[in-house]
Amino acid sequence: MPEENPLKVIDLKNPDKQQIVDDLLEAAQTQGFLFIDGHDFSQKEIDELLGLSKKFFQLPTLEKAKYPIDETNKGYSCLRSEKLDLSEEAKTSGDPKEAWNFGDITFEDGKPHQDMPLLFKDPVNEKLVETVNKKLYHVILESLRYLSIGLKIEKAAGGEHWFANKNRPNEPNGSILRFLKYPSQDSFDSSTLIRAGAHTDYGTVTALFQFEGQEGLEIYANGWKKVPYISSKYPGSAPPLIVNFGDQLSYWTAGILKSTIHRVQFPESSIRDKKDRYSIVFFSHPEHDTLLEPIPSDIIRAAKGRGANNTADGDLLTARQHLDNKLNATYFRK
Ligand SMILES: O=C(O)CCC(=O)C(=O)O
Ligand SMILES: [Fe+2]
Repeated sequence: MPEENPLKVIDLKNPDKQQIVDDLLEAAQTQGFLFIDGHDFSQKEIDELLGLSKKFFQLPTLEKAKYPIDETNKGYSCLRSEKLDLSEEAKTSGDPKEAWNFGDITFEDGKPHQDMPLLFKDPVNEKLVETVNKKLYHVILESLRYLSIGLKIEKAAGGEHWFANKNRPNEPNGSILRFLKYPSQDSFDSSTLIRAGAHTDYGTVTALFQFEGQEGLEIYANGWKKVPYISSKYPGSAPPLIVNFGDQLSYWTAGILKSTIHRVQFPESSIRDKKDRYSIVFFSHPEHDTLLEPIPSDIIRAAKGRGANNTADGDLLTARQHLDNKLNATYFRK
């Protein structure tokens, strides 16, 4: 029996744009997660991207280790190097997964700017990554535009362009395209059941490709709920993107929009079949010096929840500062 789907599916091709606005705002205020269909990604393109990710992880360990993840979140992180769940009860070692992060991306051409293995410099692979980056940038800004209409952001402050103004394509930003591999384990061990510890995402919005037969994402919304794999209603199209809202949106909206806790836990079938799990994630972050200040809107002013985060001196945090704080904690840097 197919898994029940707890999330709304929003179709960007729906001609009723008001319905998109309403559905998006409702999902953002309740589960903080939704599916976005009607995007521009073909199944073929995403299959190729997954193929590229698998080729990367097959490179010799020593080759991957030449590009260790740096302080701006670009490069390779090996097994156990990142620990997403920072709670006291969580295990002390990092998560059993490895990852490659493309960063310092200019979105006009989709190019990441960093040291990388030859595999990623092959012109076909390079083009694929650039195309995907550009499409992700556009689909996220389109969704954020609908959200800004729903939030009634004041015209004088940018109105429906509020997010685009903070995500100019060629300005330095914290966005990352990430390939993830959660390797199968030879023995069943409860310490490796949770593959990515419970956490919220740090950026504005995250978009994720989860692959068929490789489920595992769970969200915390009145208990843990599994996010199933679903197909697109458009033939030939990649599956709907799983989209969730990050800490920045929660800070900007005094907590009205939810940065929902989630984790990855291997389903029984993957454990039994000793299958690796792959996923591809895009973390959208604005320009580095963007302040995490309340969004200018009466809806936000009326909210009573926790608002923008401050530094120890009481100054507003920038997007970059918030990202640095999180990376320092999750990569055991302090
Ligand atoms: O691999 C997944 O399905 C989710 C990963 C995730 O939540 C993250 O890297 O922030
Ligand atoms: Fe996440």
